[in-house]
Amino acid sequence: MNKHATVVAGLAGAVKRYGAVTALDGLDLMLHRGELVALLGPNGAGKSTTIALLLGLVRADAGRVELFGVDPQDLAARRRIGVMLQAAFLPSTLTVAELLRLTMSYYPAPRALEETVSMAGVGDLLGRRYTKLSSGQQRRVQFAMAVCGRPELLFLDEPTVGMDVDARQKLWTSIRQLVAEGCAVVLTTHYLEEAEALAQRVVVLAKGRMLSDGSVDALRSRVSQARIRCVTDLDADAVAGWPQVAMAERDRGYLLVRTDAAEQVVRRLLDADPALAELEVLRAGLAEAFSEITRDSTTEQEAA
Ligand SMILES: Nc1ncnc2c1ncn2[C@@H]1O[C@H](COP(=O)(O)OP(=O)(O)OP(=O)(O)O)[C@@H](O)[C@H]1O
Repeated sequence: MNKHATVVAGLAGAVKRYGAVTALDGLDLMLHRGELVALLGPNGAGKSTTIALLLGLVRADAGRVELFGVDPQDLAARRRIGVMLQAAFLPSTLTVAELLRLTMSYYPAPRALEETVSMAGVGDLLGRRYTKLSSGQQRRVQFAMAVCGRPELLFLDEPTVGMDVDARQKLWTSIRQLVAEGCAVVLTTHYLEEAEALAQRVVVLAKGRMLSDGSVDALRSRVSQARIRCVTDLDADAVAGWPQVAMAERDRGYLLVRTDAAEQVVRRLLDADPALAELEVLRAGLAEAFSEITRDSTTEQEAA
């Protein structure tokens, strides 16, 4: 599995069952240096199980799981990773600086404290007790703890939940910097714009299986429809009857049109109404692509 020099971790044919529930159903996934993989999928898709297997927290019932070419429970391999999970239970008496020093002592070649502090934006929090911080501030400290050991592989599980817009942007910048330095990152998020902003690769899981694996653009291109919005007096029902128009409806002052032939429809709209204004054509975003492919999978599985 680790023959490829850039592979840092992976699963091959990984199966994990909890009683009658198959949480992972033969998953193949390789993680590479300098690549951020966003792991997406509806609730219960198997994202946390995938991470738990890679962290050695649970064992696969079948298939292989490797971290730096060895068993994920290997201590030396674990010292090469950083982890930011959804819930962190930390000693309540420690200050942020104490927590960071303690975490750094676990790693063979930690980052300088100042560097970690600046990456996570926690300079003003060092003397505060972790438990007294707001949830967004706690997330920043958890990020600092995850990156202080100079990890080669970083797991970020919903990292920006509870953060304000500024804190989120700053964290994104630090994550991009880590990836540029060669760190591999696994990101799970329900904010699709976060995946869109950061990911080189998007893996979509549903019911323990991989539905799609590729770039954000590749995923987006699976949804061919564009959305057109404009101000016009044209009758929505009439437009809905035009060739290649999938849907046309009124939304307050706007006419909304969905089509897979945007250029053709825009031309006809402009011809039909010279007074047409505020024209906007939007490509499908990750959110549309995501809901379309996960909806397809549900329908297929229900039909089977
Ligand atoms: N410890 C456990 N015991 C029993 N079932 C479990 C356990 N952990 C996970 N499962 C089940 O395995 C399936 C996959 O769960 P998992 O937590 O991996 O999904 P997820 O994609 O992380 O979901 P979410 O977006 O809700 O966090 C679910 O059906 C879940 O109920």
